[in-house]
Amino acid sequence: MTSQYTIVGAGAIGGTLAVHLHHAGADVRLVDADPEHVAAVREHGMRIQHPGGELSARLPISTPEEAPDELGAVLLAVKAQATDAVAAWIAPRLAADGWVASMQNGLNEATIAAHVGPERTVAAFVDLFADVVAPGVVKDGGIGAIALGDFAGGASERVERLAHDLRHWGEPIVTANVEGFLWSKLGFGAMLVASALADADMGDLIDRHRAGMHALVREVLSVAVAEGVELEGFDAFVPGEYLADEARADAATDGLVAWLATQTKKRSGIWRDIAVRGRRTEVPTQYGPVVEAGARHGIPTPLTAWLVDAIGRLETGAMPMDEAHLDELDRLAAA
Ligand SMILES: NC(=O)C1=CN([C@@H]2O[C@H](COP(=O)(O)OP(=O)(O)OC[C@H]3O[C@@H](n4cnc5c(N)ncnc54)[C@H](OP(=O)(O)O)[C@@H]3O)[C@@H](O)[C@H]2O)C=CC1
Ligand SMILES: CC(C)(CO)C(=O)C(=O)O
Repeated sequence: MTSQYTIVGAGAIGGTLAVHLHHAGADVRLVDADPEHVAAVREHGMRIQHPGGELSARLPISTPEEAPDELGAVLLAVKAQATDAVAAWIAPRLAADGWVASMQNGLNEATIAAHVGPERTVAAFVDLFADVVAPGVVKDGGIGAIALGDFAGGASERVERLAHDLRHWGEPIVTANVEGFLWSKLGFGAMLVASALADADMGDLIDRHRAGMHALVREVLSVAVAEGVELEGFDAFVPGEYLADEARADAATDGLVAWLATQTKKRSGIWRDIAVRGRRTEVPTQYGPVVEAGARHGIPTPLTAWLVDAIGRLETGAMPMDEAHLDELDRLAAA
């Protein structure tokens, strides 16, 4: 039987997954809110630019207003701050045997489950490196890991099937501990968010501002451990090393920076939202809950709270991007 997926949010991640699922033989439909992007995909198909060439797929796409009344398997790939509203939109359209997978950064699964039920929620971790560079065109800026599992625990047949359907992309990890990957990505992601404070390569900034970067990772991962999460390593990120001593964190960062240098995507999605798209970011939605969980466990997260605030000031134009903000982060970490 042919698998059928509706991808809601057909941008960098949704577009990339859509093209690979299509090339593995799945029936893929897209829903996206950006009318220019929708028009371009209708005209030229969804295109992915690789260093080695282009991969494309002609796929049916609609705006949310034109979307089908009933949805089956949904892959959700909108920015985290849109999750609540989009999950509320999906819920009444979701078939009885339908389900929703969060192909996002952050802890979106509980928000989705509140609308569609935990048993219809699939958890996923994605470490792809992609950007929408023009309407209908995604640049694939490098490869990382994907992990999949059920939000309610374990890995059901639908999860195994999704992993199989992603074989044109690569080999996803199927696990009962997606949460461990998502929290580790929040730790790694805190450095990526901090790199958006300046207009320079993510890897170079992480390398030059290790004191502040390591302290941020430690805050986030300490909260994860207090939450009872078993952290998972992925790609070149080894979470446990940041909770050990500074020498081990340094060695871990050497490896991470070397790996980031192999990726052609040099700026984070957060940088892109601010510098290119001029829009609000998902940082408060992703890191607000980390600060709240830290407060519940008595774990101070002053640098994470500072970072959320600093990104907010960049978003409103109250301050410009400048590497001096990362010098300040280093000073705060040392204080
Ligand atoms: N890009 C990357 O390399 C990575 C991204 N991620 C995560 O994946 C998630 C998606 O990010 P990314 O793909 O980069 O984001 P993009 O902005 O590229 O794509 C999201 C798309 O969703 C659309 N959208 C917004 N609201 C709706 C709606 N109500 N219904 C349908 N579509 C909607 C957006 O339209 P509009 O622009 O008009 O709002 C946009 O086209 C994020 O959580 C991100 O952190 C994770 C790993 C890597
Ligand atoms: C850097 C990257 C691509 C890592 O997955 C990311 O999560 C982002 O763009 O913010």
